[in-house]
Amino acid sequence: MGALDAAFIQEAEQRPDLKMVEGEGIPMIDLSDSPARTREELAAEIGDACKKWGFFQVVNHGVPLGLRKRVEELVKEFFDQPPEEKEKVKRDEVHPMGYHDSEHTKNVRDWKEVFDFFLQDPTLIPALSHPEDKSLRKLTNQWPQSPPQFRETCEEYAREVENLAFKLLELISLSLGLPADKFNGYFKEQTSFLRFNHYPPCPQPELALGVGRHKDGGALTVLSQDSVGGLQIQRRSDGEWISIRPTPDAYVINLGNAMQVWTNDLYWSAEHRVVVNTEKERFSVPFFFFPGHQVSVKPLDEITNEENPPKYKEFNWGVFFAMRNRSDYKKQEVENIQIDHFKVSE
Ligand SMILES: O=C(O)CCC(=O)C(=O)O
Ligand SMILES: [Fe+2]
Repeated sequence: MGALDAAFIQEAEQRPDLKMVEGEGIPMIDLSDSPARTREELAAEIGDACKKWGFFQVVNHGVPLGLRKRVEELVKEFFDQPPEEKEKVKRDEVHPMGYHDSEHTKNVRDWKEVFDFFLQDPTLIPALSHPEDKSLRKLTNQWPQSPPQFRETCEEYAREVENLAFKLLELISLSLGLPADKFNGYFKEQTSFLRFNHYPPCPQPELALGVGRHKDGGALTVLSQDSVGGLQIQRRSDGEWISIRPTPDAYVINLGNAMQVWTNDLYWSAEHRVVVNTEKERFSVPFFFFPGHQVSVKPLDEITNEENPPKYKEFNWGVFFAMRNRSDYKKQEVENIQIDHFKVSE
């Protein structure tokens, strides 16, 4: 990536405030088993964070640190390769997973390059080749030959992060007063994927963003970030942008659109963005925990009632996923699909 091309320039009101001060931090939650605290008490702590912020960090999460470090090294090695090497696994209309450097969020180009892979290979999603099309597409991963051990290490890491995601899902379910496994069935044919983000130094960070403001789509995201910093979230209480300070070995957890809909807005999917800088490259590794294509997403019957009627209409996860992903490819004239499109009018 060279000097700042016009495609990267954000509208004036979206540009980041690079001198932003650190606000009150998001909660830090210790997941270790402790005799001083019941599972329900831990769940309640998580529930409070989900309501107030939709974001928190976790420590003592069970993901082996050595494995995480090996992945970080391999990711750097992968992106350090010449473009020709990375482009051997470039994503296209047939293979939406793999390497790409031209993602758009809200139609402005992000200052980053990425590598994606599905947790389940193949993963099924609606084909949507025409409006009545009910057929499914089988999507497969693409793996580079180099660096060596890339695929094996990434797959091993993905399984560990998936375990953490299920642990959190169960705690969230308990926090809602529901059985721990209430949500588990939705992930039988999950469309989850892991992403490696590389944000190179940017000549004009005041004009661009590493990732433009957005909400993640699924149930929750488990994010590993390095020590550079740049992730900012919008505070639910007043809409202020807050920087998330990197904490060594912790994971940043945030809720996605599906969880906000299931809980009928009780829990929050916060908007967030990534600010870049002129000096340091940054790496991050989000795991997007997404339901199966067949899952129908709507406010849970256990949560809604006459006083709290459903705020969203039911929608099919696979169609939502396929439509959002399709619009990543090129600058589109229409706005990307959002959960707000399913809001029940008041
Ligand atoms: O790099 C980060 O810290 C966050 C990236 C992100 O929000 C995303 O990939 O959805
Ligand atoms: Fe995100």
